[in-house]
Amino acid sequence: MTTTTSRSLAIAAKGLHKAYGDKTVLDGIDLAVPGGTVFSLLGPNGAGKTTVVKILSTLIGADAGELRVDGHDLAVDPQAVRAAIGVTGQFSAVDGLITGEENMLLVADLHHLSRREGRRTTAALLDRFDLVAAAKRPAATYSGGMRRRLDIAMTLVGDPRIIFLDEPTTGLDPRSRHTMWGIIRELVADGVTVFLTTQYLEEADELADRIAVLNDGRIAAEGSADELKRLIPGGHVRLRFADRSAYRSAAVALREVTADEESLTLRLPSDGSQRELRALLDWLDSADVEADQVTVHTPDLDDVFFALTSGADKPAEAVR
Ligand SMILES: Nc1ncnc2c1ncn2[C@@H]1O[C@H](COP(=O)(O)OP(=O)(O)OP(=O)(O)O)[C@@H](O)[C@H]1O
Repeated sequence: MTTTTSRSLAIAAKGLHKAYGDKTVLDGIDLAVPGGTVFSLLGPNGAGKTTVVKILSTLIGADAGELRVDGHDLAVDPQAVRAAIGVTGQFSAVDGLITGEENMLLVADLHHLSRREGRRTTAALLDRFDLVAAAKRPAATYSGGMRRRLDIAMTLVGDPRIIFLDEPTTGLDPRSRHTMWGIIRELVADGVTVFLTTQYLEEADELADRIAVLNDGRIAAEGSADELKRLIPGGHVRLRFADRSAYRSAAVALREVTADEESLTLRLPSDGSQRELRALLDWLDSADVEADQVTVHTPDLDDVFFALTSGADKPAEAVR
């Protein structure tokens, strides 16, 4: 039963375990990624995201676990897995000394495409990734965004059905990041399965059908972005005062607030509903207390991330 299910998934892991020496990095994790979806693995630095990608893409072995990619058992048929996947890692496969086009042709050779087919695929992908004008220039002259696009174009030469993208937008400016998101969406629209690791929660929120948060060697939570947001307590209203005495009277009178004397700010748990806001504003009016600024904050993936990965670099206000 389990086997049938895991065979029909693009990626399935059960009890994945990996240690480096006596340091356990992955302590029995389970993953299930249906075909044609984007799955995002989130986690603080050093959580083991790259290790998961390396294991699932057959670059390193696991210590234990039942692992299937594209229906193939990694322990039995890693070659079949390699034929089905593409990997774009944090360390670019692009050779800076040769041109973008030559990089592509080299990969086409590695995939044993005929000369004609290699040229055709290269031309099509360079066009698709807006690299035609730069095709004859050494890749070392490319910007970070162009290099990343070339990297993905090279990954697509073998027409993989499953792609691992390890932090594909780290270091890119917002425009290049949005271009990359567009590329990922197009891939998924074509039926490709994308396994994405990222440190940008906004990226997972934008792209991923399902998100897993890796922490301390385990999956701390998994679900759609909305499901994860529902896991943590509701939002809050923040009141900022220009005046210290107004701040103090409000801090004394309002119960269940988090107070920050330095920035003259109070934070109250709130669902952000009109009813709650009206009650709060009415109270401020009746007490003749004037807040300089009122902001409503609904939970976002950042809150989820900080709540689940305690011990990571969390801002002071993230979790109480
Ligand atoms: N070859 C190795 N030998 C020993 N320890 C390793 C090795 N590779 C990774 N590690 C350790 O395993 C842990 C997980 O590393 P990994 O690169 O998978 O994390 P990550 O979640 O991808 O981090 P980042 O977001 O910083 O890229 C880290 O503590 C790392 O130092």
